[in-house]
Amino acid sequence: MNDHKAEFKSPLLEVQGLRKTFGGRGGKPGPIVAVDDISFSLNPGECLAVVGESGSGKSTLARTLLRLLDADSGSVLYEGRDLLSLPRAEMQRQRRYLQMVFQDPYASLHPRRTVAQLISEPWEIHPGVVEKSGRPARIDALLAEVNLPKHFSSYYPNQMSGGQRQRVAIARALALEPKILILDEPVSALDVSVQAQVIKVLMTLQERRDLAYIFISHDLPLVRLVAHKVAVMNRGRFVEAGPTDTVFDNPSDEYTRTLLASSPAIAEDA
Ligand SMILES: Nc1ncnc2c1ncn2[C@@H]1O[C@H](COP(=O)(O)OP(=O)(O)OP(=O)(O)O)[C@@H](O)[C@H]1O
Repeated sequence: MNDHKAEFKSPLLEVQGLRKTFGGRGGKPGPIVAVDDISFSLNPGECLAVVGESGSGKSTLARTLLRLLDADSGSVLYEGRDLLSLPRAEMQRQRRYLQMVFQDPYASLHPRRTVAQLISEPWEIHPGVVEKSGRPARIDALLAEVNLPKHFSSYYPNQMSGGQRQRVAIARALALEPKILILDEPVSALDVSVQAQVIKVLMTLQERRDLAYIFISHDLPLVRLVAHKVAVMNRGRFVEAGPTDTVFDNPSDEYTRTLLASSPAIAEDA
């Protein structure tokens, strides 16, 4: 993912002054500030990693971007339009372009649905994206994109390994032809031996489809491998953000230095 930095076009996503608190009453801000004045931009084909300790606000940021949680203030411009101020029906239409892949594919895939049903579900919610007659062929093509054979379409989640399930979750996220994938710890629930397969699929897809990723991860060596830019989150704020190599080689913030020092593989490399 690191090798096409020069090709970036105009920003796909521009986030400005995003803020989300919890514990407020009657629509007022609450005392728990989970996302505090976050701003960043994301280009097509770019991978932004968001790193930080548990509780720093990474998942809340992801959910607020997608309007799964209501922001207190700020804006999220997708191709220049503020998602936070769109009417609900229009937001629903735009959602197809911003999809999320969760940490645990077992929890995110309904156990009683076949792979074909799981991949087709988004087309029921967004009719017109893929005609009914074209769906079987599109399912095969999506499975091929995540390196799974066609016959997996009749499998149920419990007939697959964790890595295969996560690849199905990725195929499903791609069904609506999104421009941005928010990947919330996409491989941390998987055995180390299969993590690399899933990462390879994600890197190939990014290149082929010019996808933008927001990659939430605790795994700093992996972040260094896949991300163009890194944002370091602490107590709801981006305390440091910049090109991956700059942040890793010359961290300017004390919190970033502590985080890097606690990652053994990176400390040894340094
Ligand atoms: N629904 C909620 N109600 C109240 N507080 C919440 C809620 N969701 C999150 N928080 C708080 O917001 C802060 C950020 O939490 P969040 O889950 O976004 O962090 P995170 O960085 O994603 O953590 P992790 O890596 O463990 O997933 C924490 O202090 C958390 O307790």
